[in-house]
Amino acid sequence: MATPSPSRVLDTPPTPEVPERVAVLLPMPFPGPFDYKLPPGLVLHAGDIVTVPLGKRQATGVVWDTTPHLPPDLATPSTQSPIAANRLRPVLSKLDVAPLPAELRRFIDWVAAYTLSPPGMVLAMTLRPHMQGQPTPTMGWLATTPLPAGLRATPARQKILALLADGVPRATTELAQAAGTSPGVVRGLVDAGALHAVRLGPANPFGRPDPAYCPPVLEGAQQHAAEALRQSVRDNRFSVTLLEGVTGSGKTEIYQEAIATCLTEGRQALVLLPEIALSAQWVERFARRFGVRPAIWHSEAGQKTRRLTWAGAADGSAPVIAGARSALFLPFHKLGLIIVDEEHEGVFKQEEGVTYNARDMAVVRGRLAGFPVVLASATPSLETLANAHTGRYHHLMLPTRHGGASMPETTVLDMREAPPPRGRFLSTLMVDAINQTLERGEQAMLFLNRRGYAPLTLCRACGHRMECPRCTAWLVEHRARRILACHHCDHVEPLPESCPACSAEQSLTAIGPGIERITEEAHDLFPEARVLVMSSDMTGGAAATAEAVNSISRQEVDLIIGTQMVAKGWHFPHLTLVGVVDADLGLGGADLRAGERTIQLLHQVAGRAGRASAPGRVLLQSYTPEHPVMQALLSGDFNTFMEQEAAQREPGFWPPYGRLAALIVSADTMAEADATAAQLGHNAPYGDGIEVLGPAPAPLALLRGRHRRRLLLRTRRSIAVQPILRRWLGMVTPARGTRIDVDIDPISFF
Ligand SMILES: Nc1ncnc2c1ncn2[C@@H]1O[C@H](COP(=O)(O)OP(=O)(O)OP(=O)(O)O)[C@@H](O)[C@H]1O
Ligand SMILES: [Zn+2]
Repeated sequence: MATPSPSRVLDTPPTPEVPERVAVLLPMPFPGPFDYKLPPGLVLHAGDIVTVPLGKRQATGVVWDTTPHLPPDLATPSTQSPIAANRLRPVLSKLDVAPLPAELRRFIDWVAAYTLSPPGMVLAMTLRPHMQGQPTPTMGWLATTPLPAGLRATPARQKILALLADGVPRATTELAQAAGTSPGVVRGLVDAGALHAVRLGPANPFGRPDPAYCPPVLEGAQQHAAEALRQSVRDNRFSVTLLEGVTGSGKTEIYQEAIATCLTEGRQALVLLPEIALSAQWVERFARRFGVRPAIWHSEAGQKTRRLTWAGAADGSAPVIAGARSALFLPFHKLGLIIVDEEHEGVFKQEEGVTYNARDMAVVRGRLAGFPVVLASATPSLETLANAHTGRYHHLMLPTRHGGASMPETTVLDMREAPPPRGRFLSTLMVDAINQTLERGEQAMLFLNRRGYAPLTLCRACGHRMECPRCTAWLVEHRARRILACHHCDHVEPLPESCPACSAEQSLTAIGPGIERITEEAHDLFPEARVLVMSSDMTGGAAATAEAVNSISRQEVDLIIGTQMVAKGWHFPHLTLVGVVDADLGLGGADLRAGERTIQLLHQVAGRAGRASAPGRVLLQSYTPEHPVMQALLSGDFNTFMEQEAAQREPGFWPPYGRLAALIVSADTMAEADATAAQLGHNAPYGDGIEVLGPAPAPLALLRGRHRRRLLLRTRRSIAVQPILRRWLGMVTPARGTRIDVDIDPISFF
């Protein structure tokens, strides 16, 4: 628990002038830190974690820097007048944990200013895992020898002293629990001078990865790339390297070499993975290379694991952490490298709360702290490619697959010419190819990025569509569960017997396929095949996924059917055929990145085929075979496609050639949403290189019962959007219950 601790356990140098007042940032949505009084006897430094009074409560916060180090565009002049010294309330105590390093505090300030979020909400991403449950004490007690003369030796006290006879220091709660006494007994012994405090050694649940455990033998281009990355780690300064390589070229293998060097140099490494819950294969590969598994950070991990990993990051006992985007806010003791694997992935963008892109913020963290960042992908984002072309990022290429494996041969099946039989979704050519593959004893995969049985349920009598009452969205049938579900909110209803609009019986029809329906068709067509379905709504979470992946590797499965989950970096040596059920899905809509995202996803899925000795095939079912995306997937010429995309975006200053920020107004009624949106419209900023699009109804004009309007601010690259937005938002007062959410660099336009 919180106890004031003596200053000798501090390991940061004292700040020059010890102020009477200290700024404390609380993990809450306030505009900035609050001032507190420094009580006598307490020595505090920036970064210390403390408890303070807040109203009638107590809160945990961090002693903050009075002047954030921000570039002028991001700095906000403070409008708060300082609270009078005689009204300051004192800091209550300092916690026995390592302080947050300066580098991390600066990063938190930067992310807050860039995303226009309250700094406390960014701090919360760092602090929250630490504050859940009991804090892990880093201070413990040993018995004093000799014991003070005249010590009153009650039976409870004797039990505690007996426990400590082995010379192993223990924390208060642990001692009290083991002795079956109250913590008060321990404190009594401390007050009597029978126990003295010592710093607890890092309890190390994480093995030490061995850089020399099992290094790979690298081939030509791999060798060059690995050496370039090793050098950037040895240089130990800020740099960004794009590691681009076709699927199966050994990108993972190469960046592991950078991690090895980072470990040799005595620094920690962080790997951001798009789907950490599904990373079983990645972890095993790491273990084969380094002898132990890395620490893992993701939301599915239990509270205890999260607390241990947090502590392992903070004291350095976790040398490598692999995690989801939020791992970026861990308080690393000595971070020396960040790898962002599959850097093009949209999941690195957090869309709720603090809307940040972990890939971009990884680069910021590297820049602020001065270490290299590696972005790996087979299909880099246009943003990253543009940075590579201007020379801001180094660019390493792995042009071929490892070990002589060839890239899969791709065919586009024109569904207009050879449509599937009525009521089916797989064309005859696809069915034949799957049969041939299974006959050879190889595995096939069908990909459709849509969960459930059917995306639309329609009444044949009156044309009524089953829609979500709270969202602008159709309800998706999940046949096995006999329900209709909204994929945007948690609305679920039973599948009705008759049409709710016209009461016609037996008139509701499922339109279009989801993977459940494709699975039904597959069971019909390939009755002998052992089918495995993989999707994010699979029950059992990460453990079930790991088991599914193992069963594929052991060849206990013939046909895999899945959503985008199957597209991720899996390596299945026996998989030789990948069939994409609907390659056009995702190209509709007005999304700026629809083409880019579709090609990235399909290239990724296609990359699962033929990764070992047997050659792979990819079949894409499409109604628009002439579309540039299909053509690029056919030719494998990803570069030309991206150049065309760039040429389309550049003249209009669309990202990455300009900057975008979205404002989303949401309210309980349409009138309220419109009123605030109109106010924003009237006060819209203008000027050379500044443009505002909207207000307009958002594509999801209704989401979870909230009415939504959007405005988009677009500026030239040389113009920062933050000062413009701050001024603009300052001119508008939304009605109670109306919210304006800011999304800097939006990547989805829902
Ligand atoms: N030099 C090497 N020696 C031994 N095996 C290698 C080597 N390079 C790559 N491999 C193997 O080839 C396979 C593909 O490599 P890897 O997964 O690193 O490629 P990748 O580029 O990360 O693929 P993807 O983009 O599809 O995830 C893996 O099984 C890997 O272990
Ligand atoms: Zn809904």
